[in-house]
Formats: sequence, structure tokens, C-alpha cells
Amino acid sequence: MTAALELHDAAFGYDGVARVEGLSLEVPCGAAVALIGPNGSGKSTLLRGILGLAERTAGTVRVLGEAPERARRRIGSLPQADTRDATLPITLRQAVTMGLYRSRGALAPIGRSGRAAVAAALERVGLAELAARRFGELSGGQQQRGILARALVSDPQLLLLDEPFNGLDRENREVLLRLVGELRAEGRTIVVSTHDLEIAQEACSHVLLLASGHRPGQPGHPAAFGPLDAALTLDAVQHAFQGTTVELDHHTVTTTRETE
Ligand SMILES: Nc1ncnc2c1ncn2[C@@H]1O[C@H](COP(=O)(O)OP(=O)(O)OP(=O)(O)O)[C@@H](O)[C@H]1O
Repeated sequence: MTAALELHDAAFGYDGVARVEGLSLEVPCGAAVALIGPNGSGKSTLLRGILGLAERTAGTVRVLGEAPERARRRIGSLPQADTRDATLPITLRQAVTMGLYRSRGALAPIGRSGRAAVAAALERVGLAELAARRFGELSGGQQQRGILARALVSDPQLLLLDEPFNGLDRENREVLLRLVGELRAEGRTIVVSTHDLEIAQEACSHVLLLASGHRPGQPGHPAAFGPLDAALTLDAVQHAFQGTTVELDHHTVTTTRETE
């Protein structure tokens, strides 16, 4: 298999209405794709579409060579922080164990190999010592790493991370950046949405820039896709982030949203 994701003129949305459209791209296996775009351009909708959780309203989609619903057991996902429930009365270890259900089913016994996988995932994100803590009592950054461990526990080939860097302090950000590098080195494919172009430059091989619809209510669409150096141009960033000031120098790209 050459491509982890193959989209041809695909569109995704809700209730028959496309929220992001015109997606034609192939993501090679082992790539780390930064998914960048302004609020509402459809980043989360695209990630949900890849998981088969948002409606495909046009085009075709292959994920790891299969239809999204069939590929789901080979995908690890980290949803946006505000869509998670941190109040569940469970421990961190139990939260991570839930990551096994997708591949094994919720009623299958976890067994020795499952427990070892949970321990390894917790070790990997540096939280082994907090395994017995209640999930809701962890800091935001620790919860984020715990959810990443939950995504990793089933040994996924594709990882979909929705704004994992949001609200992280420097230490948690560094841990996460290092992990993305390691996961990529292991040959896993990663799609990570972020508002931070610096993260894209530090951690990713490819970029998909989404622009908002031309008018309010219209679906977002790609402004650029490709290897980072070729696709992350000032023109593409300006097209995606209309109404913002963008600076692009040799190594650093900063975008600042203009206040009205
Ligand atoms: N469950 C839903 N039902 C209907 N419309 C939705 C749903 N979720 C999102 N939308 C709409 O789809 C559009 C794209 O939203 P989406 O969350 O994918 O954008 P985003 O780029 O991830 O934004 P942000 O950066 O703010 O997270 C928005 O207009 C949003 O209101």
C-alpha cells in the first residue's frame, strides 16, 4: 500500500450539508501531516470524516486501503479537548484501557497482553506513576497525554490528533512534539490539526492548509497540500487565513489574527 489516505474530490459534513469540500489528496504512509486552517474551516470535520464519523457528502475516501468504517480499528484518535468528558469516575489506567475496546470489543477480556499494552502506553507518555489516579484529577496537559496513550494502546497505523497542542505548557508541548517524532520514525502516519505553524515546521513532513468558505456558511476547502517546504508558502497561508497578518521568514511563520 502506498497511500495511508486517498481522497478524491471528497466532501464531509452533517445532515447532507458539506462543511469542507474539494479534497483531492494522497497522504503517503509514514507522513506527518499538519492540518492547518482558521476556525470553522472544517479541520475537525475532516478528521471525523476520515474516521467515518462525519458524513461523506461527495467524492471517495480510502483510509489505509479500506473504507473509513472498516479502517477505524487501525486508527488512534485524540478528539478536541472540549469534546471530551473529563468527569468520568475512572482512573487513568482505565481511561487508557478503553483504547483497546475499538480493536477487541468492550466485552473481550483484557488479558496479560492488554495490560502490558496499557502499561507500555502509559510509560511512553511518561505517566506510568499516575496510572491509579482519577482521570479528572490530572492536569489538562496530563489528561491530554493520557488520551494520547489511549489512542496509542491499540498500536494504530494512523493517528488523528485534533489540536493536541492547545493549552499545553512548555513541558507537555515538548513531550508531545518528541512523541510525534518518535511515532513518525516508527512508520506510523499522523494527521495533526494545529493553529501553530511552528509546530507544523518542527514535527511534520506535509501540510494541508484549509481556507474558510468564501461566504459565511459555505464549506471550507484546501488552499494547499504537499510536502511542507513546497506547500507552506506565504501565498497559501494568506489565502487560508484571510483577514490576518502573516509573517514568513526563513524558519519561522507566525500568524496573528487581526482584531476588528
Ligand atoms: N455536529 C455538527 N453538526 C452540524 N454542523 C457542525 C457540526 N460540527 C461542526 N459543524 C460546523 O461545521 C463547520 C466546520 O467546523 P469544524 O469544527 O470542522 O471546524 P474547525 O476548522 O475544526 O474549527 P476550529 O478550529 O474552531 O476547531 C462549522 O461551520 C461548524 O459550525
